[in-house]
Amino acid sequence: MSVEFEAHLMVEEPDRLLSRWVDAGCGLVIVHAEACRHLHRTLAAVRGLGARAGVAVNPATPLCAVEHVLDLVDLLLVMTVNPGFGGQEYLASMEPKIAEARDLIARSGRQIELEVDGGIGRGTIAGAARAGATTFCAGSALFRERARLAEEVAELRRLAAEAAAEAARVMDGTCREEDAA
Ligand SMILES: O=C(CO)[C@@H](O)[C@H](O)COP(=O)(O)O
Repeated sequence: MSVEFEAHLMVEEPDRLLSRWVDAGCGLVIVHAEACRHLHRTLAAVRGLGARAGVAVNPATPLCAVEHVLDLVDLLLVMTVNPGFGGQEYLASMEPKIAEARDLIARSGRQIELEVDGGIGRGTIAGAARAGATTFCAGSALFRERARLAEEVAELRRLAAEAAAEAARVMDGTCREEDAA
């Protein structure tokens, strides 16, 4: 089995660091829309280094900040906390934005993963998955008890898959929204 390493660069002007992370073996490098002077150039630089490019948006950043660079994006990350540190509370108020990101991706017709990061755990992953997230970054929920890491990963995957299936049933009309949650 091979696992892709992803680097999420929560830094200002990440351009000077890109090659270091790609050389270190990261197949996907994520930069922040707010932190790049020329986001288009930075995403092109990531791809030029041979990696996949991701872009993250902080809670206060609207999706219009990335809609004109989607042709250079392999992954869109909607932050569900403000960057800074682990253990913060999941912002459920971001779920409409996750759904909006899902629509934006569908309208683009491109293969773009939709990730969420911040406060993801047993109590929150279903809401993010139902809104349309397909990739989940979890810190505290997984590392609180390292001995149970595999079990927790399996449970989070199960909850996300169940919520996504429910959302799909609502979409195709075989389940009512009020019965799904
Ligand atoms: O780096 C950040 C936020 O600054 C996130 O990646 C968190 O570290 C994720 O941790 P939890 O919110 O899951 O504890």
